[in-house]
Amino acid sequence: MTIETPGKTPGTPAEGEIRDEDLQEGGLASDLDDDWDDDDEDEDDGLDMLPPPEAPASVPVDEQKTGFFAVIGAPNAGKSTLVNRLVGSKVSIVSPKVQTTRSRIVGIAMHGPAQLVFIDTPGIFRPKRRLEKAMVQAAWSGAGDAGDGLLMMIDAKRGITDDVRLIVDGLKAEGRRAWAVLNKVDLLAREKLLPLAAEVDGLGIFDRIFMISAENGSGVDDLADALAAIARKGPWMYPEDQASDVPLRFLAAEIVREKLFLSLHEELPYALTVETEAWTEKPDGSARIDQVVYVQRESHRKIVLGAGGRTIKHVGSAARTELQQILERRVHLFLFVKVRESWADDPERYREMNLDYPR
Ligand SMILES: Nc1nc2c(ncn2[C@@H]2O[C@H](COP(=O)(O)OP(=O)(O)OP(=O)(O)O)[C@@H](O)[C@H]2O)c(=O)[nH]1
Repeated sequence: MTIETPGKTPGTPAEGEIRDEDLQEGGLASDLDDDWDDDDEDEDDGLDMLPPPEAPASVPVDEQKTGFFAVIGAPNAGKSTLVNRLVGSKVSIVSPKVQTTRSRIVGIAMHGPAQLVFIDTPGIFRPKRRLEKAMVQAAWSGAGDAGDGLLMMIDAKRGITDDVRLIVDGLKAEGRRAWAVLNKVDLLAREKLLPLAAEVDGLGIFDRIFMISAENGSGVDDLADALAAIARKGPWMYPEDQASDVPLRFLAAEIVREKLFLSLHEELPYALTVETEAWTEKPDGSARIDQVVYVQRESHRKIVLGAGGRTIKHVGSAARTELQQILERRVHLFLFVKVRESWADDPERYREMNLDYPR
């Protein structure tokens, strides 16, 4: 077992439907162009994938390497933060709340001649509700697909929690080994790191232990170097112009969900889902994105809208700004909030979330 320390000190319109712009004065609808109904619109787009932050250097096929790794861990360990940092752009949403990631998401990082493919997974815990079961199932299935290695992230501040033990027991039962990635070392006094690493080593399934801060990047390059070193010789598995396996229309819904997670409290973020219903390419190069936020109760809908539509307006505006940065063009975002009491028991919603429906 090797312990790797970071180089640096870790230092309505009607019937229950409301469009957010209807709640705004001169809101999003007003920045639509006059040619809104132009026939040239492409009405079924958003299926493209996110491009990488920069074009990878071209590498002859016989020098290319590929590694397929899954990132697993308890909720909130920092898995998505790490995958985003490795990829160099946001492929997976992040929030301070647990269980933000709901399905497995592939992030593709280029590291010299190596294409490192990461499967970001939902946090693993003891699920109770159907959606939770689907998420945990997706996480274990992602772990099963890690052809070249498994990274288990552990929040160094929290240490070895019940969820960490649950995952370790699950891996042991399958006879699997992993690399441990102790994250958030920026939050921990240096003298506590080595005892924690020894404790993690004592769990008996880790070949290497890394200490990183996914947030500030410390130790992440060393981890990427180590992964690139064990990547297999062979042609890259994804096109060079792709940073993720999720279509942009899915990413767009995720970004709205992230803003809802950041704006809403307690249980409400867990009681909603967001879907992109339509994606229209405008002749002027902008995109119109229509999304539905499904909530379970009328009282939830009121909270999501906020007084005078303030909450949904804030969410829409933050999401639109980020989408414009990602897409590098103007975005018109239309959010509808609908009550669907039983969306969490509807197989169609699971398909949209890219999750298998647990029976
Ligand atoms: N201080 C600090 N915070 C971090 C670090 N990495 C992640 N975080 C924060 O931890 C929280 C959870 O991060 P995520 O990346 O969403 O964690 P996750 O493991 O994907 O969470 P789930 O979706 O619950 O599975 C966010 O508020 C991050 O900003 C880190 O290295 N240091």
